[in-house]
Amino acid sequence: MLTRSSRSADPWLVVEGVSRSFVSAAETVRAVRDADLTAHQGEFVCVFGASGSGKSTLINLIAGLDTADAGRILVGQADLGLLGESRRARLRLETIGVVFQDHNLIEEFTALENVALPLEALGVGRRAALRQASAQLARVGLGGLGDRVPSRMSGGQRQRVGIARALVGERRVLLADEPTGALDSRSSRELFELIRVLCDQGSLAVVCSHDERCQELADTVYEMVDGRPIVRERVS
Ligand SMILES: Nc1ncnc2c1ncn2[C@@H]1O[C@H](COP(=O)(O)OP(=O)(O)OP(=O)(O)O)[C@@H](O)[C@H]1O
Repeated sequence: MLTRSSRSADPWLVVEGVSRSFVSAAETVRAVRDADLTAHQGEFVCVFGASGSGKSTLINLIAGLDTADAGRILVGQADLGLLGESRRARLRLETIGVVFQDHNLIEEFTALENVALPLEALGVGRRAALRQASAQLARVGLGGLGDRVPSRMSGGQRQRVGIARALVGERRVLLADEPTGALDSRSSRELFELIRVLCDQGSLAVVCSHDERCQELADTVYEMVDGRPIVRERVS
């Protein structure tokens, strides 16, 4: 387990001078402008900011779901700007997991099958994938619920399945865009506490949220202001 003081010196995530504009006939929206952000293994980063300030765009860029117009994004050894779409998709299976407000689980699959999916997509055999998925579900506190389909779980439990699916395998980076937007305050608090524990165990999380609990538990808090993340708080 990593302690906050024993983190490696080299950042695992580097966002450097990144910009992304959306151009239409009517207007150009500079959603992210000259953004800098770094985070280390084991770090919990919370990003808050006004609606439209660019939080989701930034998360999509770090996830490789969108590409920057300028600047660099490094995740581990990978420079996202140098990767094509299929290699970025592979990076999401191997290194980066993403969770959105809507859990995006497959309703016909059990929790266990949902969590095993990324491993099977990587070519891991079904039995081994289910075994790893089971361990991951236990890690997020859902050890006994692997056989349930999402419709028979609470909102908080579904988001935990989403987090288990995002981190299964060797993935170290968790990106979450308003993961508690559909949850009550108690489930929200428990979800942020889970993310804190996962970071203490070595994951790196970047979480966009307005929830104060996210800011309280994070190591570093950024406010997104007109497309730029500004550091508001950092635990040394
Ligand atoms: N695909 C797109 N095409 C055009 N404009 C976009 C697109 N995606 C985002 N934008 C614009 O970019 C700006 C930033 O949007 P973004 O969704 O990143 O903000 P946000 O901080 O996540 O907002 P919210 O908290 O409301 O989700 C907004 O003005 C938005 O309208």
